[in-house]
Amino acid sequence: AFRNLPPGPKGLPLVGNILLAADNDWLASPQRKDDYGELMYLSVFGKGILVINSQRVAVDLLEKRSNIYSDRPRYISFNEFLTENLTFFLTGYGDLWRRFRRPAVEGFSKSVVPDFYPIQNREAIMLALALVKSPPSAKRHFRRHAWSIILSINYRLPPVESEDDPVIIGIVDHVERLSHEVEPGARLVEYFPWMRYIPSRFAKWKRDAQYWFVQDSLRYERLLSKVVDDLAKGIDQPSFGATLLKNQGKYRLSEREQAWLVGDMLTAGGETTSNTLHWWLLVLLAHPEVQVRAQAELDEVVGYARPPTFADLPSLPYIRAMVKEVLRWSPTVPFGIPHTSSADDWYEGMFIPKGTLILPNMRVVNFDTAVFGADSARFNPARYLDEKGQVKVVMDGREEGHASFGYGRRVCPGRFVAEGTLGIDFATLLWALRFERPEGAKGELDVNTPVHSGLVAHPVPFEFKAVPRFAEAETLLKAALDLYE
Ligand code: HEM
Repeated sequence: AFRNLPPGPKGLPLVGNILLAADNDWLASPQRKDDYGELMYLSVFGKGILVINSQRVAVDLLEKRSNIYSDRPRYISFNEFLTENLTFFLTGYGDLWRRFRRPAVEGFSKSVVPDFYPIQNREAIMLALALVKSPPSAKRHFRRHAWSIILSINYRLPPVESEDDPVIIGIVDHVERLSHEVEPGARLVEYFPWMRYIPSRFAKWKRDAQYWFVQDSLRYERLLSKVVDDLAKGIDQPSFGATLLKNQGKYRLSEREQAWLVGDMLTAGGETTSNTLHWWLLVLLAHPEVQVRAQAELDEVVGYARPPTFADLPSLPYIRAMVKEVLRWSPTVPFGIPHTSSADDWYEGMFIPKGTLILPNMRVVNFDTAVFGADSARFNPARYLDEKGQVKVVMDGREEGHASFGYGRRVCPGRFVAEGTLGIDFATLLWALRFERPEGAKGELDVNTPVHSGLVAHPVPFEFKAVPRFAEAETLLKAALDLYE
């Protein structure tokens, strides 16, 4: 039969980027949907890439046909040697993924995440105190904060004091190794698969990958052994590690698989969260009216006698709407984590070959004017509120109201914990502090230039100032922090 591929550009501006090798900003422009429609097909180095430009098609393929759209791209050096398939978010669709997925979903479900509120609440207060003291490096504060939260959630470790903590450095190195390994052109073996059989003493890439697999396994095994020791001593505080260890019979994971799964939830949950916070601060500075409205809500609901807690969030609809709006608006994970099709498929007369890399174009879907209106590119939390000021469902059948957590069987299992962190952070930071641009800051704030690195995109660095909103704010934060010591 005639194979009618979806439309797409012929020559492409090629830039070496993780997994896709095409210019990210060009791909993420709303113009692409006007040019090519809801499905856009590119061929890069002989590899087919389908970019999905609408919620309708993303749901049709990645959710309604999830049996053949839930795989991930496979790499020889990455999957076989560097990680032995143990990186949950990049592992193929099969038995191991299923054994990882169930505990991840259950361990971070809506009903379990309240166990982690005390950790998130304490960390929100620590973040507010840190931002008053040394504002210039927001990124460092956000990163320390996000890693510290997920380390406590996974292992019940005490808060890490600095972004330069050796545990964080080890994890960040690991994340960088992962993204480097899957960069197009990084490993010749991807183009000449027979090279996988070269003995490692003749192949440095293989030797290195095997070496790091052992090191990374040891790191995550060591971290989890702390929870093993705690449980042996009768210390049983809720953590993802403890959930796994206490349900070994149910989850059927080997010790090494357990250690990697907890490590994977760590690597998936750190930079995504801290980067979203960084975009939030930037867009907040660009929209002073949003800050004023959030603070009016906080003053009315929480008052000035104590910082907010999770118990306040149900009465803070504007803050909760802001969580949705930041996730919708921010370009943190602009193409999600790629899916791969595991069988030939036809969709509305178009052919999608087996093995096609599938990228949901998050910014295009999240800025769809048919769903979000003509002002879809504007940061405006109020779009998620109804006439009574309550949070409303904006996107059909999708409670979170945006595409940023991905789709189908691969949808982000960390989404409830991520929403909790963002909610309590926004409430606590805006209760205590007013964020401003410093006097004499030059030029316009640049909210439109994501700096891509691996699967995530960062804002260009910017300056800000955090000013306590009232005299007792700091004292009250410190007093509240003592409750968690
Ligand atoms: C703002 C924060 C976050 C954003 C924007 C985000 C976004 C995403 C996206 C787009 C995907 C891909 C879904 C797909 O393939 O369709 C994903 C997957 C995943 N996320 Fe998140 N995430 C966030 C926070 C977290 C946190 C805090 C954790 C861990 C606690 C986490 C763990 C994971 C894991 C393990 C996967 C892979 C699931 C699989 O392959 O089956 N994420 N996330």
